[in-house]
Amino acid sequence: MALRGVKVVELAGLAPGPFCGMVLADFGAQVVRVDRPGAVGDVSRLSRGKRSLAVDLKRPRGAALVRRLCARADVLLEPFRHGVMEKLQLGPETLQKENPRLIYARLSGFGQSGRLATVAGHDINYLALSGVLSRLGRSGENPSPPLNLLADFGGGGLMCALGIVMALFERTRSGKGQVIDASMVEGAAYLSSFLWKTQNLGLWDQPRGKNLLDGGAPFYTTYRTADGEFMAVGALEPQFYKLLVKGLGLESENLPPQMSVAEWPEMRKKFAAAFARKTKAEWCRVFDRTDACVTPVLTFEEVAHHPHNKERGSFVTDGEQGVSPRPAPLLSGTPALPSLERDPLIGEHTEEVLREFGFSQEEIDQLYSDKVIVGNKLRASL
Ligand SMILES: C[C@H](CCC[C@@H](C)[C@H]1CC[C@H]2[C@@H]3[C@H](O)C[C@@H]4C[C@H](O)CC[C@]4(C)[C@H]3C[C@H](O)[C@]12C)C(=O)SCCNC(=O)CCNC(=O)[C@H](O)C(C)(C)COP(=O)(O)OP(=O)(O)OC[C@H]1O[C@@H](n2cnc3c(N)ncnc32)[C@H](O)[C@@H]1OP(=O)(O)O
Repeated sequence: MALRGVKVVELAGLAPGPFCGMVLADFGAQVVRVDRPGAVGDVSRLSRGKRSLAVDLKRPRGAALVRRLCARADVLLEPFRHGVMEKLQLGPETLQKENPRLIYARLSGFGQSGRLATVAGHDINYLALSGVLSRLGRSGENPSPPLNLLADFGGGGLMCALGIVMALFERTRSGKGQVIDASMVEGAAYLSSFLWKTQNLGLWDQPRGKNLLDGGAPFYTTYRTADGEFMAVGALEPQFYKLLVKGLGLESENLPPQMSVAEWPEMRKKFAAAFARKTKAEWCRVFDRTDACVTPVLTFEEVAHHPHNKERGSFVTDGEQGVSPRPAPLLSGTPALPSLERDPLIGEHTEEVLREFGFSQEEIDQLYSDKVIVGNKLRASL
């Protein structure tokens, strides 16, 4: 796999850090997650392919243990607000002094500097500060976030993974690690570059929810079908739009010109009435493999059974029969091989990892008895 041999130490966090670590693990990195002793379980549910080591970082010997891991690691991934790592004596200067090759990835909401660097927040706050949230939502309604996908996962976890891979690549030339300051506000903003760069193209001149790509256009939106399901329409180009009209059984002469914004409400009504005449399955048959850019809105229950997704094996079933997306993109020579094993229990690999990083049994026993580390004996009985 592409990241074979890369050792990552991930400090446990909420959604974006765990996702970043899972992407690295899916593509072959050895990811060790540092959990809090006493944590009830992994709230992220993004632990595929990771091992868990439970260490109390508030104890000086716990922090020293992580320093020792980082002396041999390629990447440290930390998901806290600015200042937390420094308080633990685990700041970048300290760790990179011991290991100049270490890539120190800091995934936070507001970044490592600026007046909000130490303030709590979540996806919606970062998205709001990036400007992107102001553009999302239906016409006449308040801005509305698309789940916590954009800041947490797109602008956060994924952007941070990209930073890590770029730093690993650069290290092959310089031999040196770097500090990655991955701010979710900036990641989400960067992800929205197209919106910024197309400001003068007239794409966004209407109020929120009334533009070409934000649900305003009747040929770029969703419609309810006769059985209460939904179809998605993305027929932007004139040649594809023509096929949409034909598939719906409508006549172009009875419709306003495609780009007549003022007449979009009238066009939408006609499209909605047409879509309401057939079920989702019937529309799928009408538009199957045409260039009309019409697809069913699939539920999570349906998605893995769709013939196209089945043919490509786009979803995987793990050892516990849970279905989830197969890692993307596909690399022809070194594709990701996601682990199909169950997620690790908190502290399940404490001893195994410490031994691997050069700790003696005597040291491990001492750390146990001083309550610096916690194992998980459940594994033996599973
Ligand atoms: C929208 C998303 C958030 C989604 C979260 C959901 C996935 C979950 C939220 C609630 C969960 C549900 C709930 O818990 C109830 C059920 C529980 C059940 O078990 C499961 C089902 C539940 C329904 C459960 C389901 C889900 O899990 C939930 C719905 C996001 O936006 S995530 C992005 C958040 N932002 C960031 O990541 C940006 C950077 N980070 C931060 O700004 C802060 O970390 C953050 C997120 C604001 C949290 O602040 P907090 O004060 O808590 O932490 P920090 O200041 O960062 O400091 C951490 C302190 O902890 C110490 N520490 C860390 N590791 C250790 C260790 N190993 N040992 C000892 N101590 C440790 C560290 O030293 C810090 O201590 P200090 O505070 O003293 O400095």
